Amino acid sequence: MTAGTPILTAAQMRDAEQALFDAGVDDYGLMEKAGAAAAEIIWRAGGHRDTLLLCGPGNNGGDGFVIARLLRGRGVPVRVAALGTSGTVSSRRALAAWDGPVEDLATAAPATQLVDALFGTGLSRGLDPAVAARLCELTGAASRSYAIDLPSGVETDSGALLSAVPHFGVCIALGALKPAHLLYPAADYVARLVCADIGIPASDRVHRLMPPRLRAPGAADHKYARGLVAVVGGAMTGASLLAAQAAARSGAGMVRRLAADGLRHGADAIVTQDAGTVEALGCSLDDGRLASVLVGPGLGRDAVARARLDMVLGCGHRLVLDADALTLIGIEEIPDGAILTPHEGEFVRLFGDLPGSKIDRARAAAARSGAVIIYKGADSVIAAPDGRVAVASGASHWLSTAGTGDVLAGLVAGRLAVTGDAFAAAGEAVWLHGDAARRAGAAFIADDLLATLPAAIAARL
Ligand SMILES: NC(=O)C1=CN([C@@H]2O[C@H](COP(=O)(O)OP(=O)(O)OC[C@H]3O[C@@H](n4cnc5c(N)ncnc54)[C@H](OP(=O)(O)O)[C@@H]3O)[C@@H](O)[C@H]2O)[C@@H](O)CC1
Ligand SMILES: Nc1ncnc2c1ncn2[C@@H]1O[C@H](COP(=O)(O)OP(=O)(O)O)[C@@H](O)[C@H]1O
Ligand SMILES: [K+]
Repeated sequence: MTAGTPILTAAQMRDAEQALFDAGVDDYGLMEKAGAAAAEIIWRAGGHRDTLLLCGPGNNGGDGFVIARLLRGRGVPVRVAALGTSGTVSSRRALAAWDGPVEDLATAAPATQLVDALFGTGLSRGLDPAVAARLCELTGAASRSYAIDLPSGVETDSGALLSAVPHFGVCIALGALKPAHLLYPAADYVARLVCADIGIPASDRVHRLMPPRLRAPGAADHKYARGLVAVVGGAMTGASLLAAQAAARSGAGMVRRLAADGLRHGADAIVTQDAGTVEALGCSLDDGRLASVLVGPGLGRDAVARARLDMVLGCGHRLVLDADALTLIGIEEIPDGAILTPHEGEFVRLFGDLPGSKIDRARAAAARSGAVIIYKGADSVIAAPDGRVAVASGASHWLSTAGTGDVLAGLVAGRLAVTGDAFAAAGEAVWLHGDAARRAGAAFIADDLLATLPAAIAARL
């Protein structure tokens, strides 16, 4: 998987900055660089519009004073309103270099553009309610709004809201993304996210999910070379049908539905094998050409379902476990190299109430189970047992409809059959699923994603 923009926690960001200072980078120079990058973005988008900067007591406020000075130097009518007293060496220097007046936040009048430089990664608690109300009021009154590094009031590492937060047009992340840029609820408060490069080295293994690069079939390819997928059916036909059809449109060469219902419907290209008994299922799985097996969608949760799951767990193929399989299975039973696709409820049932952010929880679950975890939701976190994490955010909220998880599971199994690399396959599937949803527009049903998947794949070749 191509690594996307790095995501650093507040502590990792401080360590990365400290490493730069230890290497001789000037503390205030870094703030000037951050402020200049942000000022450039605001200037390019907004030109000479009158602008109000809100500056807090720490280095986020220091960035604000730099931005104010640089915009004013370009002829922008800028006003500054401060909260508290600048308390860091760099922020005091930035304030000293600002040669305009400083207004009181409580009484400052609104402007066409609002820049929030109150708090960034140093926020330790919610804003005072009166301050949060002022921030919301001034941001709401502006036609353009920018959050510097983070919207003031969001917790950097978890994406929780610590106080009332207004909706911002743009958030300018400094040096790296932070978890709150992609995790909900905080991610909902920013319409557009820009990451300004200020020379922070990308040292960690947590990244934003990038668009994948996919390979088109070549002259030497045939259906088995491109990957044979088995989708295990169960009590509910629709779920395994959706999954099988998604797998068939994932780029894999061939899909078999190992049906418990004996029904042969769905796309004609999908081979339905009658695997109603556990023995018949075993025979179907006894095929060395199978590159991946999906079990869970529509499986059921009774003794028959458990017996079918046991047969799959013993088959030795690369597995994707979804839905009912995640409810039936225990952590110790999860085979190494599997991919699990839990939503919130399934995750908590299987792994318990783990501490930390969604990223921390996904990472711990992957390490504990030896599997790649796709922890689904409006933000989907993909974690590998070796610590790699990719975070996808911003997918269409219309995906919150029945059956879209089955489509994702089929896609995951398909991409696993194509690539053989669980972490890459998971990322590819989540990306394609999100793009297919974007192309499907509004009020779609899960079946509609099947029609938009080929275009989503074509866009990544
Ligand atoms: N390091 C660097 O050189 C660079 C850093 N950069 C920038 O610095 C930002 C991080 O700066 P920072 O660490 O100074 O934290 P920041 O977010 O400004 O706030 C901390 C201050 O607020 C206070 N405080 C906290 N919560 C509060 C509340 N609810 N209500 C009231 N007060 C509250 C807290 O005091 P406390 O009471 O917690 O002791 C402290 O005084 C980062 O996001 C980026 O923008 C870039 O310029 C690149 C170079
Ligand atoms: N509000 C949302 N915004 C974006 N994506 C969502 C949202 N809610 C769910 N999704 C995505 O839709 C899919 C739903 O999967 P799941 O909960 O298993 O549904 P089902 O079991 O009905 O198929 C997942 O890929 C999830 O990430
Ligand atoms: K801010």
